[in-house]
Amino acid sequence: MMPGKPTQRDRHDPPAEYAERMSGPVPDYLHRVERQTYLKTVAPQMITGSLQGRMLALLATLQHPVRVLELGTFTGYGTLCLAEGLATGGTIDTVEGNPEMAWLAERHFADSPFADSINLHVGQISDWLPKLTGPFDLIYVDADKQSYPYYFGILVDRLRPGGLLLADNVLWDGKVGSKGPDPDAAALREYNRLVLEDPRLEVVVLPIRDGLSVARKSLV
Ligand SMILES: C[S@@+](CC[C@H](N)C(=O)[O-])C[C@H]1O[C@@H](n2cnc3c(N)ncnc32)[C@H](O)[C@@H]1O
Repeated sequence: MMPGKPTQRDRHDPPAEYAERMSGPVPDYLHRVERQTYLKTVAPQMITGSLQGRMLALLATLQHPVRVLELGTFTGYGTLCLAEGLATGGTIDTVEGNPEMAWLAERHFADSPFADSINLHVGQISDWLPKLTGPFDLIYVDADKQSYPYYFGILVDRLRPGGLLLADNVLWDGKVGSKGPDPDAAALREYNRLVLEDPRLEVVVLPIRDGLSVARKSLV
């Protein structure tokens, strides 16, 4: 996402704001992550944020994963939401290409109860993916949008049967529905098609924030 790009979350949206206020509780350390992200980064709107964060935490709690993979850590908000649902001894591998964001995320993890459960890998996702072979119980994709179809081809095989594949921004400000020239929208449209047409997956696209795709891999 380009810095400064207005998102669903930046707009005045009373139902979404009400839904956010009525969802919780949000742990104190996440309020601190959000505040630090708005104080210290140039594109704070990239943060997962509280409504979607509560959704991630709830999905993770229901899934109770032992191994989680996140692509795109940013300042660690989503990572910490997913960590709430980890099974005892479970771990999260998360990949961030911007060292300054990784530095912030490390501090946010240290300020949470989950520092020992999170492995932060700094570098390009394409360099780390060969080393993160899984299998994973839950995967959250929240990185460069044009690579989503490529990530899908790799990640679906690394998801264990019954595992969840989550992807953020799949509505791309409503642009996925029209066949315009936006290359990010085109890639996200292709990602949504791949997920829907894969016989191993069942999927629902939730229209919260910029669109959250929730897909489950079948058990057989
Ligand atoms: C939308 S933000 C992630 C938000 C985060 N998941 C959260 O919960 O707040 C996307 C992040 O992915 C990182 N990123 C994008 N493409 C990447 C790539 N190819 N390799 C590594 N990191 C990447 C960016 O630096 C950015 O911090």
